[in-house]
Amino acid sequence: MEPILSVKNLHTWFYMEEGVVKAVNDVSFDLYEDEVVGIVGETGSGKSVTVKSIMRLIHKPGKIVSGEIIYRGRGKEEDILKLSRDEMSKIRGKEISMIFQDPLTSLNPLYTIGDQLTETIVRHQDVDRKTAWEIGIEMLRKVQIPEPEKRMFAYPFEFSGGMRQRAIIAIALSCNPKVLIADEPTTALDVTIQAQILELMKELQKEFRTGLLFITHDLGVIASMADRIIVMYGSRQMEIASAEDIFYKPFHPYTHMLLRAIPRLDKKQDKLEAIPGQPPRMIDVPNVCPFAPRCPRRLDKCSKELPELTEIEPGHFVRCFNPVLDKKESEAMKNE
Ligand SMILES: Nc1ncnc2c1ncn2[C@@H]1O[C@H](COP(=O)(O)OP(=O)(O)OP(=O)(O)O)[C@@H](O)[C@H]1O
Repeated sequence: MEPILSVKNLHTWFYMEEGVVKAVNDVSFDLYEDEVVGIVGETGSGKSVTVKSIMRLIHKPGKIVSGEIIYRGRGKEEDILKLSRDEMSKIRGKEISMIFQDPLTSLNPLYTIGDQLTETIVRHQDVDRKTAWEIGIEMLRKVQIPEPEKRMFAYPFEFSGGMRQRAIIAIALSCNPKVLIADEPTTALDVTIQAQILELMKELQKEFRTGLLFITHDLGVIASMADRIIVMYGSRQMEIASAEDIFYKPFHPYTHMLLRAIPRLDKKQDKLEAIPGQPPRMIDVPNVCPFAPRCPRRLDKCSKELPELTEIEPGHFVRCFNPVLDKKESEAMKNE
């Protein structure tokens, strides 16, 4: 089976007065129908710019410098980057939907939830407003909003944060998109609500058989959701593997560090381990390993050359000159 979405050698840069911010460099990955892919990394690693590029939401001074984004959901291969604005607006929200971190910015405060749901449905589906309203009620029911018939008349401010995020999910899924992109969808919510929303997203993703691209800075959040995980650092992909391999057989020293930053129940921790050092400034970055300045396993050449993303085991890629391949060493690093 072919992937529903293939990102190939994507480069997205911002042309600032101070220099060029190379936010995304040479990013490539596939997303299959019904698959959940997590993109994980610290702030500034290029996660949001990657998915905004897929949605063609990069504006000046930003530019998609090169690459291809192949979408196969409409019975043919289309390069999203080559589509006209008109064609793109048929894909955005219908074929590929996106949920942002802050539900307030994605909802219009002046319109009821019902109006916003029906607006999306009418825009993309061949139905009248009455039918769209009925579909809207069904969608609110699916995201487990109680008394959906009544809630259609509510304004966003009348909903709690968790309810707003449920409404956003309802809007995003109302046209049955083949790809759903979620950028830190639960970060603004408290922990219990976060867990409920994640559970809901997981159920709906299975029911709708949507390919889900899920962005987070917290590996723990996608532990139970992702089939595959992409670890990003300093605009580049550092490791790509099945979620199982990322958690149990991580090769990249940076992935090890991210894992140590997840709270653990089996280990007494006074405080969570912070990753030492600062994320790199992305202006005029040289072509060397971006993680080298913070890496405990750094070799001389790491600050001189950029390692290739290499497939070390089938489906398990790593960009590192000194990966943690030895099992004992790996265990020791985990328990440090
Ligand atoms: N509109 C913009 N103008 C200039 N630089 C930008 C712009 N948007 C993003 N960048 C830069 O691109 C780089 C990658 O940003 P991006 O938002 O993709 O990071 P991220 O991994 O999603 O982090 P976060 O979790 O904070 O959203 C950063 O260095 C950021 O400063």
